[in-house]
Amino acid sequence: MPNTPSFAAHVVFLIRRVPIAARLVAAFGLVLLLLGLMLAQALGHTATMNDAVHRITQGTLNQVMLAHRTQTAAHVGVEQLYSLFVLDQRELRVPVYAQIDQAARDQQEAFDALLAETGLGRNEPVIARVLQDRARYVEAFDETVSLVELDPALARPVMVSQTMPALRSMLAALDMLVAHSSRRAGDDLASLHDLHGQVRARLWFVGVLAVLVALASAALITHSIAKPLRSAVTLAGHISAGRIDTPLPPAASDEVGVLTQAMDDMRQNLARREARIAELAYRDDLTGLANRTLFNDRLDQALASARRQGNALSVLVLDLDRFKQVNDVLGHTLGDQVLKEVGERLRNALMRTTDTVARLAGDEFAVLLPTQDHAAATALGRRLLSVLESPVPVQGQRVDVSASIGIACADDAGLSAAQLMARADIAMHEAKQGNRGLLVFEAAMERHVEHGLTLLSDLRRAADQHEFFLLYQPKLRLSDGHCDAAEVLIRWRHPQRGIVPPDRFIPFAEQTGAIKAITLWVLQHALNQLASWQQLGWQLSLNINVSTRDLGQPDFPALVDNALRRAGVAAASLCLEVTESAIMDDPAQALRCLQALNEMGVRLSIDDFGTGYSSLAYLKKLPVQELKIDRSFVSGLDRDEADVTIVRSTIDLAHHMGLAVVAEGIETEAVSQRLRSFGCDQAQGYLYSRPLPAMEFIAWLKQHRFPAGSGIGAKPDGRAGMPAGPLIAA
Ligand SMILES: Nc1nc2c(ncn2[C@@H]2O[C@@H]3COP(=O)(O)O[C@H]4[C@@H](O)[C@H](n5cnc6c(=O)[nH]c(N)nc65)O[C@@H]4COP(=O)(O)O[C@H]3[C@H]2O)c(=O)[nH]1
Repeated sequence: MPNTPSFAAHVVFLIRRVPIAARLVAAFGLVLLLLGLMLAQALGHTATMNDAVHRITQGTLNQVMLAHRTQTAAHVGVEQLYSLFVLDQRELRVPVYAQIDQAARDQQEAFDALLAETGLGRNEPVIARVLQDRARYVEAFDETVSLVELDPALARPVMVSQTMPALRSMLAALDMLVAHSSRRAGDDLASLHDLHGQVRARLWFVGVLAVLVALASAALITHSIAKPLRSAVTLAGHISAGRIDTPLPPAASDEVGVLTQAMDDMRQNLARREARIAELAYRDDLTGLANRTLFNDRLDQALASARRQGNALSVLVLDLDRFKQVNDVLGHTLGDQVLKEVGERLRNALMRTTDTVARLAGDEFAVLLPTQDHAAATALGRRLLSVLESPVPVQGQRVDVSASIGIACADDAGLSAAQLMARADIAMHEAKQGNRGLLVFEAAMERHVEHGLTLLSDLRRAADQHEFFLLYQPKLRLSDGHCDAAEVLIRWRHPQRGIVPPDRFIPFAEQTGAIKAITLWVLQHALNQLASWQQLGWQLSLNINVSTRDLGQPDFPALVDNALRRAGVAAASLCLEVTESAIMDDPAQALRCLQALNEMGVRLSIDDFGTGYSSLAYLKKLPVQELKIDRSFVSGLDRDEADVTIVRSTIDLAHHMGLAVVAEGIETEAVSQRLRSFGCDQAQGYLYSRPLPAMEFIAWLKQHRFPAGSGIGAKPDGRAGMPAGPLIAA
């Protein structure tokens, strides 16, 4: 059955096309019109009834009075006529004739008025009878009057036999006329009563009609207003509850319709704004890719669906290599263009529309493959690496970009989105550190990181808890064994793990950025220690290790300067050891930093030389004064000719460049001898001393002879501070 709208619904639909104000005016107008009509009818009818009743009663009364006057005049005339019989002298009768004439005129006048009052024609039987009887009476009366003058004896019988019967007949006819008129008045009143009934029925009809119209109007108007109002309230409820995507059915053109339409416009505006906000909230402004929020959202959904359907799911985390340098060299604007181009290439490299590529932050991107395993993810990862192989053209320059990718697959059903991302992140960092390009997560990587995470939180509180302490390893002049310097080496007294060597936490601190705080702590404590030694007359200098992260801080020279000032130590008493790799990580920034430190007067040393990829030719450009040959070359000097060659040529070249050479890790006298024979300037190693706590270091110093003129010959208190004998045979 087709759903045809009912008549009422049709009426309501039509009514709703009319404005509410017009509807109300029309309804009230109609009801008022009906009530007015009713009132006018009632008033008109009352007036008509009044007139009619008044006319009928007045007419009837007049007729009775006029009939009575006619009759009275007739009686008066008859009485005068009788008086003529008793007056025998003519002179006495003359005035009576005048009175008889007067009575006759009165009678005629009243009679004419009576006839006029009845309104009946002369042919009406009752009128004809009255006229006829009166004519007979007038004739008999006149004849009697005439006979009285001629012969009273003849007049009497006429009087008795004609005049008096005619009088009675006329009086009776007049009574009949009055009775007739009374009946007519009764009839008129009866018809008036009928009319009144009809009018009353009409008034009832109009009254009931008015009430019905009022009720119908009220019902229709209420319905036509209440229903759309309810829709408007529902719509407002939807809007306030945030359900703004349901379109409104067509609204009427009345005021509520206009209100509802305005609310629907508001809903649409809100929906548009919400979509825009979602766009802003879920899109990365720079690349137009999904941002971290949207990526996480999709990852949550994909994980839930993967759990339900048991399918595979993979995420790739991609981080550009050395992007910081691109930014530093080209500036942020061009750096942004590179990121845009990278985003575009990644987007184009995706094969499926269900895959999502996002920029998580800076130069970090991620790809979600909601239905693919690690084999597909690895294939995609390789494709991503290959699309980044061709240089990115930026304003006439060609920028080489490369990336490291970590892949994690949700093969473990209980894995959360955060855990999955952390796995991909770990794999990416492993790939980056090992320069591997792309790695799929393995459990072994996580164990390493878990250890690292607890270590990180422990590291953060280590300085506050006074868990760090410093050791000092003497640096000796190889030619005469003189010691006027030491390397500062940190140790961590962990409450559970015991003494943690720096190899176990410094690389991690460098990765996490915690190294900056550690370096500052070392600088402050070591320089304070140095200051107190110098105040005691020990003219020493200290070597302190700094890392890549330290050099990456533009304000690092200022921090060093601040530490020197606070401790009251001359910059020349400080030598900062920087590894090759720390310099090569960001050569431009490292150079800026080293130059600033050099200008301050701080000495600089290249640590672990030989383990990195830098050449002496490159190091020549750096403002360094010292080069430390890594112990891996030094320790083999007594047995490995290759090491001998390397160390010897390094010493020669370094000297050629004006650098002092320090050999570290000397454990045997043979090695010491060889180094001395190669002309190495300084030495450091267990052969002379292990790294020592401050007190023991001073004690060690006191036990060893200082050559004359070193400034340490006499302690400020005047006591001799010389060690028992020379450490190194000259
Ligand atoms: N086998 C052997 N080893 C010897 C010998 N002589 C010295 N060593 C060790 O060699 C390392 C020399 O320090 P490094 O090369 O700068 O290498 C340092 C340095 O890179 C880093 N480090 C230590 N303290 C700090 C610090 O305060 N800040 C920073 N950034 N790094 C530090 O940790 C590394 C390891 O430090 P340590 O464990 O103290 O290890 C020290 C020292 O104890 C020897 O004859 N034989």
